[in-house]
Amino acid sequence: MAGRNLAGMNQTFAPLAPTNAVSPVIDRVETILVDLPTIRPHKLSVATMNGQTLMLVKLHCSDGVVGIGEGTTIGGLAYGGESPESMKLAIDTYFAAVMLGQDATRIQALMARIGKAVKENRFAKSAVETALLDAHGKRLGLPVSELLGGRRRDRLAVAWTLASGDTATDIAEAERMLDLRRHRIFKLKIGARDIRDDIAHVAAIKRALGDRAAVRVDVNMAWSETEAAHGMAALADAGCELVEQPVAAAAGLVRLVRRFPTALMADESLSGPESAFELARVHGADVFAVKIEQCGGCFNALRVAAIADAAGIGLYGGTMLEGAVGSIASAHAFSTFANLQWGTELFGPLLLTEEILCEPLDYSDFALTVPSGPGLGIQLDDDRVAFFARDGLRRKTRPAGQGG
Ligand SMILES: O=C(O)C[C@H]1C=CC(=O)O1
Ligand SMILES: [Mn+2]
Repeated sequence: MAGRNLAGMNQTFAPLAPTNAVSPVIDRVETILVDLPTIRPHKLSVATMNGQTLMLVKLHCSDGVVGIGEGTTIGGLAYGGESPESMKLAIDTYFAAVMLGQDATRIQALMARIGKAVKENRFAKSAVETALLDAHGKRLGLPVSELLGGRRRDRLAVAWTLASGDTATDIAEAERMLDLRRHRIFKLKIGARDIRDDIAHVAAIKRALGDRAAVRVDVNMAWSETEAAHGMAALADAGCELVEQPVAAAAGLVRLVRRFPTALMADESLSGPESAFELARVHGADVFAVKIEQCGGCFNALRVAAIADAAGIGLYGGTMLEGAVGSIASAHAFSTFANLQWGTELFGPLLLTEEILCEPLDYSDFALTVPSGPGLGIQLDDDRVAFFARDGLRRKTRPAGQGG
């Protein structure tokens, strides 16, 4: 070994070669918008979705490894400040400029470098960080969960969202999911209609499903605090076990929490470790819905989970209705959580009509299997991605007169 003094005295060591002299670097950053239809209209208080756009990132590294990541939003700009198009623009223009030529193995250092050049843009950061993790996992032969500290579970309970907008349709859909043994936790999207209609809708679904399934609701901030106080009492009577983000303001959550025998979950109020810390400090929630995109990536999601654990707040693995790439990145992160008391809702790929993986994900026995191969452990079907890409073959082969 260079410079080693075998007598053990006056030891001097040659300086280590700088890592970037030997480490693979980022050669190319590629982004693709992929438009996929949903299996039915998905109705939230903020938007009705008939399709989902996946913003896929491919990081091409100098060692030949390609990492993939994904960003999605809900209803374009209806849910937050980023859209798939804005993510693509930010990555192509601003992220790429500070990533090209950088050491692809120093993920946290590179994310910090990006953080200096790019403020906000948490969803885009999550997509890029996912791609770095996927690449490095492939390089090392390790699943992303192991790069995040090590998985504690291989299977994650997965809730399904009933959001057709019609009670009978939702009940039939829930029955089908129970028969398939795919889901037995149902989240109902409410808040778009009159509160009495919403309560009747939830009560009818819980009555139909009884003890065979858990029923929860997501109001997506649509209620005033007075409506929420009335609504949460009525929902508790109806057998609903959890209410997600009934009002927008964190101060409102603080005044509502623990007043009713139904758990209160924060979603939109959480945008990473700082907001999680503040919400924990003011006792604003019983449960945190952790989403890797809202947090700005998997590492921040882990930090949010640690804050929840320290504060005695329960954890739930949330979704931004990602496709397979984002859902599996989330699954790797959630598999490492010390606590995951409320399961997950990583059903996004099942809401889409099209498969874009070579091997479909394993949803069975009410759970999703966290892949065990290197990186994310999934492989994109590049031909199908190219076909469904915004400027791809599907558009080019569509007969004249069929827009959209
Ligand atoms: O939680 C949200 O607000 C977003 C998302 C999760 C499930 C679903 O249907 O929408
Ligand atoms: Mn929500």
